Amino acid sequence: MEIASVIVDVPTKQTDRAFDYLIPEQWRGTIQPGMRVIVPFGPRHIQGFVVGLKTESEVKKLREIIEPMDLKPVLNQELLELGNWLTENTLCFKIFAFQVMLPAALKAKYEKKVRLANRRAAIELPSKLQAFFENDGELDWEEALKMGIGPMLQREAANGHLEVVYVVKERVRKKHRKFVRPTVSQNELKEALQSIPSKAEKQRQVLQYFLRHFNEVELKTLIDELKTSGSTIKALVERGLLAEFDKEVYRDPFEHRKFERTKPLPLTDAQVQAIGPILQSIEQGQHEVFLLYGVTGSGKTEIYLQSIQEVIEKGQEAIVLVPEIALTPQMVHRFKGRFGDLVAVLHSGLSAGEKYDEWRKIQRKEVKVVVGARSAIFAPFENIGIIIIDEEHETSYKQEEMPRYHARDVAIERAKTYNCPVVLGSATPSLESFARAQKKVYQLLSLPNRMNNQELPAVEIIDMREELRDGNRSMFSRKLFELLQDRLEKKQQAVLFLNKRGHSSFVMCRDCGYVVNCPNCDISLTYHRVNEQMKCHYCGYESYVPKNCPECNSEYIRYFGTGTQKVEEELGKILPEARVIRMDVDTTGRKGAHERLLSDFKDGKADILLGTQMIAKGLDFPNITLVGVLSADTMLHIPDFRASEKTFQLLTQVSGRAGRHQLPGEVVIQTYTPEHYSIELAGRQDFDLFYQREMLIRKLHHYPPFYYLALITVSHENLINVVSATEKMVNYVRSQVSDKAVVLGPAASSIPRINNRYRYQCLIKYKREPNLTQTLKTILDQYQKDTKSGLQVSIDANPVILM
Ligand SMILES: Nc1ncnc2c1ncn2[C@@H]1O[C@H](COP(=O)(O)OP(=O)(O)OP(=O)(O)O)[C@@H](O)[C@H]1O
Ligand SMILES: [Zn+2]
Ligand SMILES: [Zn+2]
Repeated sequence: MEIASVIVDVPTKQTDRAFDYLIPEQWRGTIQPGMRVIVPFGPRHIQGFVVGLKTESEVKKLREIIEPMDLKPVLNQELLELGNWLTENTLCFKIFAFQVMLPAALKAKYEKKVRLANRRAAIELPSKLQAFFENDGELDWEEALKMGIGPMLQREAANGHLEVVYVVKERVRKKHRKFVRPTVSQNELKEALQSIPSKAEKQRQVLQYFLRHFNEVELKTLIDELKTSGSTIKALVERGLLAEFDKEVYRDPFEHRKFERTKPLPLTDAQVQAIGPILQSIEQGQHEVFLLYGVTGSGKTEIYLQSIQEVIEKGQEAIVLVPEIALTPQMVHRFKGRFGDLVAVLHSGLSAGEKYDEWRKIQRKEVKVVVGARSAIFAPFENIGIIIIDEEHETSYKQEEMPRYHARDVAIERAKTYNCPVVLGSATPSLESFARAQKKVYQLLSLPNRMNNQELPAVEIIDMREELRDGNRSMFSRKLFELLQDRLEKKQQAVLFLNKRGHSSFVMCRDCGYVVNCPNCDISLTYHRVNEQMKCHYCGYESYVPKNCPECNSEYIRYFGTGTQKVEEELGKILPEARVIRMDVDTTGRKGAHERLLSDFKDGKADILLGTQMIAKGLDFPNITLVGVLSADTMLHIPDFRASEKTFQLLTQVSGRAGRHQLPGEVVIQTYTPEHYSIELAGRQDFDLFYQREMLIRKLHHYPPFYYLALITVSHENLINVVSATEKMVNYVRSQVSDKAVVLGPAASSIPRINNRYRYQCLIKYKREPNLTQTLKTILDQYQKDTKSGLQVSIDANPVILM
């Protein structure tokens, strides 16, 4: 087969299909579907994915593939099909569907280069330029611009003397290190040793070393161990006794860590009950989705571990997804501790190179288990035996850019292919999943109690309005302060949680109420204390805090809202003897910081752990007996129909950090709206009642899980254009769907302007609309083809955040 169908790296509507290319003679039989290739496209050389091979094409004059980028396919047949499924289900360009399945390192980067268009040009070029192109040299465009010869080059390109090419670059190289090995037999080494004069002591030592370890060894290790030098080794290489060679090594982020091996724990009765159906599904190779609903600290992780054990024994592989913020060393420990080197870890804290190496361990079948955040769902295993999604309710499993996929849907799709179970675990399942379990679409498995029937912590809800009325202006209620003192005396530990999501520190004038907004986006700037700057989290705009209010000239303009730093300062005042560890984006930025802070806390080097979302999950320390939530409401007021659900989930998760072992726990939740059902029921840790209440509200307002959603977002620099375009779409959608669907809009998005572009939306709520996908595709087709209008249209076929 001499023709390859290739999806090219040009994400536009017109190019969102396979193009045929001729496979040059020398690559025939080598180039396979799933490989990346470099192909000519217009004047450029770009990357593409081979999706199929054939012998004939309708196109008469085919261009040739320039070269393959891979020695073997990076996407197997299953993943290629999954790519098509993603394209269909999330309405994305095909190229995005393939790229998202690969580590970032394999995404191409293009470099613009200038080179001679023909032989003649070498002499005809102005002499000033000739030197740059001697010996068929290429000139990097960026460098040329820096040297100020850009316009000159442009002129010569127009003359036909120069041509501009795009060179595809891989982002990350494999990592190589120097190794040394003997090149002769052991006996010959012994003979050589005798012939080396005794004054060459260093050389003798090296040979003796190899007589002890007749094997290859890393050059650096050898030099360190024998305190010898590179020139000593060189001398032996020159004598033909040793050889130096490069060998690829993995960048292992856990290289210097020892993981203590753990053994499976004897399961409790409740665990035995819960794991039974999972093991059965594994044994029988039958696809099934389980919802493992177990309170915090009920032993869900042990069930994951023992299910994976079974899968490995069957010779199969396991994918475990955990939310990014829960991918703490503690979590990694539990998996590496049980399965050692069979585990690969993928998370955003790794460098691109490290991710690439972990990915290759999977591809080469050197590991059996991958533990990772959302994108690990695309791990290139070929014999999957189980897929586990821990904290399945987390919104971070949904990707908010193309392809807008939900890892849960991908998991189920892959598990169907491999006839294996999916286990969704949570103490606070999403309403969608719980409703599916109620309808028996998923099989419900429950762990209603904590390990050894340890009580869930007692929760007290404190009305902060009352504190204020009683004259307490501090951010700590009297109760919380009292309990913090008590824990200090008892030498027990406390966790203080500050919800930052949906709430940021903004700068406001105390006199007139003016809030400093981003000039490009309709959203307040976030105050960053470190450099006294304000920053827009949407467009990156930065500015200093004004001395006077731009509105009323008052000098009482300062930042509002509580940051972790402010809490830390306050703690220093009221509990000066307390040792505090603060965990937020500022203190965990550096590599390894997260881990170090947590292990310090674990080792009792602090009394109070103060932090944001990143401490809500996964902490399992025996000495934590108090959890304080400083402001429970902040997430209630974000414009999102899931605000209550998220608040309930977060409060339950945080509370679950207390009293997980022998010592009983207490929780204090401070709030300005104690009467809100999500706060009240989180206080009682009553998921079932919360579920019932919330379901009523969702039903009333036509929200999931009763209805599906689709969201069209339109943006343009001109307000009138956005509104009229959105209106047209709303009308078109209305004309295509049944009268059971609810089509809302045009309405301004909850952030009505980002980066000087106005944003409007159309929200569709529906139950069954076989026509809808086609309708949405038509809209995309229309607007993506018309690039001149300047309209940007994005469609989310399953929006999780309605921003
Ligand atoms: N069968 C068992 N025997 C003894 N101890 C167990 C057993 N199963 C789990 N544990 C221990 O109980 C504690 C809580 O279990 P685990 O962390 O797995 O719960 P979880 O449900 O995953 O909690 P969370 O959702 O809050 O993270 C852990 O310290 C774990 O080691
Ligand atoms: Zn003012
Ligand atoms: Zn902005």
